[in-house]
Amino acid sequence: MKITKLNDSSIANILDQLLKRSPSSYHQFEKSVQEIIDQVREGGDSALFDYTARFDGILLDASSVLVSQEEIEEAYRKVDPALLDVIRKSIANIRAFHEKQRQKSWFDADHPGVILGQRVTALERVGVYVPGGRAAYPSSVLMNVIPARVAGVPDIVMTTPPDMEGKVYAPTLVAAKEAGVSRIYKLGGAQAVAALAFGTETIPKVDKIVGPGNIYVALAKKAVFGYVSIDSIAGPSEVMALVDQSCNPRYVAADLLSQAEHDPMASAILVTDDERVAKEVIRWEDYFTEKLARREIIRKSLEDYGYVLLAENMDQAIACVNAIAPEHLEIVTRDPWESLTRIQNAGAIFLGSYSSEPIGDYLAGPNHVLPTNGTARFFSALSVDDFIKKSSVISYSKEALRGVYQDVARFAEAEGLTGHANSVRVRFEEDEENVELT
Ligand SMILES: NC(=O)c1ccc[n+]([C@@H]2O[C@H](COP(=O)([O-])OP(=O)(O)OC[C@H]3O[C@@H](n4cnc5c(N)ncnc54)[C@H](O)[C@@H]3O)[C@@H](O)[C@H]2O)c1
Ligand SMILES: N[C@H](CO)Cc1c[nH]c[nH+]1
Ligand SMILES: [Zn+2]
Repeated sequence: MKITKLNDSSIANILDQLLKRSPSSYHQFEKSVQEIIDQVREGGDSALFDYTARFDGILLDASSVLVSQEEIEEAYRKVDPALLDVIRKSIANIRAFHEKQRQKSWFDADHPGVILGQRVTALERVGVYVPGGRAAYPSSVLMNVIPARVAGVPDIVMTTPPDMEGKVYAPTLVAAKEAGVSRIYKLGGAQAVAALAFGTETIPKVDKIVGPGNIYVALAKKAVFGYVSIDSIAGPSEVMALVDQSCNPRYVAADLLSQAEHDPMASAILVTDDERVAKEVIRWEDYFTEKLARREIIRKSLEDYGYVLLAENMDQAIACVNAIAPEHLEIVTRDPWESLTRIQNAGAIFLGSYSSEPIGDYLAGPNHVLPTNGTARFFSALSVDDFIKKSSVISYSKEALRGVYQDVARFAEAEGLTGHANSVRVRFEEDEENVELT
């Protein structure tokens, strides 16, 4: 790693480089993904099981596609009881945090004869996609399922690709069961997304599909958006550390590597106004990398998407954070709460030396499904809001409508919509056939 001096052109170069990782840049896969979706939409189970045989090497049918009670019990036997305890602690924290996001319906009667309101209802059925193998993070199962449960979604189905023996990673099954998933199907890739979006003889159609996956999954979610809702398209993980002289470079380096290990395209960026800190962070990054299991992934991630940026001052460093809008931001400055007031764009913000990023990934309670690729400028963390919808409620009495119907009619006529005008007039004015409708 080398130190890059911060200026407008270095920020522009970094933004360009980071954007190369967006799933939207992978047009070459769009055609094959669309073909899978069309086939599953038309052919139902038969196409779905054909694709599963082709891409996952497993022959399934309408009964074996569903994870059985025996498989769940086997998973509980395999999972270390200490891990089960942690999963339960994590669930309690995630639930408590998301309970605070719950929205209530409201009704107001501010004007005589008029009641206006907003009714909040949960989606009826949600599909959670969980990537296969070691990419299946049981923690992400919790982060996707618990907000849906808190919102009141009655039916949460999950799909995840089977391994070569037709099994699902035991901690994933246990996390799903503990979080309250209704059914788990052994399906992956674009075919799983298509089945959730359109339904098949066996797989129920859902209202929304959430959860990360590879490029086929991401593009399939994009393609079915509109038929169903989706969460955001997750890109590779990102962390940025905004630090000054007061930080401990050893901690900061460890935190940066914690996200670099996710993916060769993950990004880990340091920005500081202190050259000594920059050099020390690089030294500790090199030291830790060699000790970590995923050092190959880390090296690649740091080589392509890792930066150590030296700013002229903290104002410039903060402007850089806001331009990059990272998924995770750690602030380790003399007064992190003051620095926080100047941050406009970041998915999740970790303050001070002891709020290391993985506490947010696993245990603190806030959601770790966060906007990536600069989308923190306009997107938020996954939340209870993703699993509800709001219906407006309007109730007018006869007298209340009488007071305003001519205004409505005038507005409608200005738009050339005489049917709209007639709809309010008919209640108060007699028409040619002299029919009184009230
Ligand atoms: N952002 C996050 O929070 C997060 C978390 C976990 C994993 N991930 C991402 O999830 C991904 C996991 O990838 P994965 O592949 O291990 O699991 P996956 O479940 O996303 O994809 C596996 C499926 O891809 C399909 N597939 C494979 N090759 C194909 C081909 N040639 N044509 C069509 N379909 C094909 C298969 O159907 C298979 O079931 C990684 O990209 C990882 O970065 C992201
Ligand atoms: N940091 C990831 C989201 O960017 C989430 C995760 C899951 N497990 C560990 N980390
Ligand atoms: Zn992580």
